[in-house]
Amino acid sequence: MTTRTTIGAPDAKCILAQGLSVRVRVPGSSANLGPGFDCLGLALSIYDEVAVTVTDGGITVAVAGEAADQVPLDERHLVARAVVRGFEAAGVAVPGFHLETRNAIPHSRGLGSSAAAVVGGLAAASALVAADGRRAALDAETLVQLSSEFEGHPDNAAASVLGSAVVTWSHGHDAYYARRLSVHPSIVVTACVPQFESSTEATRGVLPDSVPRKDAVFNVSRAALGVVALTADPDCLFDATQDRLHQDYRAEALPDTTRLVKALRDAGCAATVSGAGPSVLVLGTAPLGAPEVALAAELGFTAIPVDVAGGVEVIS
Ligand SMILES: Nc1ncnc2c1ncn2[C@@H]1O[C@H](COP(=O)(O)OP(=O)(O)OP(=O)(O)O)[C@@H](O)[C@H]1O
Ligand SMILES: N[C@@H](CCO)C(=O)O
Repeated sequence: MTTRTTIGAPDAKCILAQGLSVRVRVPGSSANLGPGFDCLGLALSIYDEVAVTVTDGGITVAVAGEAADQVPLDERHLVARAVVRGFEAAGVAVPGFHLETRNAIPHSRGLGSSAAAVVGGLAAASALVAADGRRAALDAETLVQLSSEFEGHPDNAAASVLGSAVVTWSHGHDAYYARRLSVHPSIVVTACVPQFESSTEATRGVLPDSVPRKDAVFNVSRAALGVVALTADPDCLFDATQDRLHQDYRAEALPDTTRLVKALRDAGCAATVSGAGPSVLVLGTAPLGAPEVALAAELGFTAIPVDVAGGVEVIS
């Protein structure tokens, strides 16, 4: 007798039915916002879509859009791994599933593509559980926790889950928390995106284990001010986006990004490295001016106006 294997929670009593299908939309994000290394994030209106259908066996994957030819089309695919983790966490299993992703978030540009991929997979698994109705879907706290475990830091992941701006923190190395902020309606966001890539793992590797106390104090003040600037007083955005904790250490690995941040800040714009780079995020109360857009273009960056996005959502 052959034993049929399932995918998801071991020995699950709840097996989702073949044909059950969902589609979710998940935003990219910018982390750090200058001083808030690993603890501030902002969801951006650049979206990936993830569709999952329960099948009679195996994991199949189809990808369209960004980096479609650079990701594995099997169970190693990051979104597929997150779907499986979501089933495990919800205590369900499936005979198999087909995953389709439509990607608009560029990979390895500091716009939270990996976090969005993981949040999309977890949220799709959760939506299938909700559609089945026999087990509880994953709540937002659980989505933040599980997606941050994949990432190793919660700032991008929480922004993709909750939307808007987020403050995140952790206890030890493996318990992650987040709260959503209401972003001041006058804030305008521009992402300056280059063609070249940079790996987050690589640019985390260049950071020192300790920093001078005066730099720590500097960053604590700026990150706290960041919450004020984002929610209540956007006039403080320029000071609130200063950083001494990570950007200077990453400058050598990100020369053009560093040049653009400096040039924009010299022009009075609240520019920061987006996440671990190489994109640049600009926060303000007016769209980026033509001279600054031209400045970005000269260095090989495309300035894209973006909105502050809501969190991951089920669209069908
Ligand atoms: N939609 C996706 N599908 C499959 N794999 C993905 C997807 N998005 C990202 N990845 C994986 O994550 C890697 C990029 O992750 P990385 O953390 O270096 O950059 P990022 O998430 O785009 O930027 P940052 O974390 O600085 O905002 C890709 O090379 C790919 O392996
Ligand atoms: N806080 C993370 C974000 C990566 O997107 C870092 O700067 O490494």
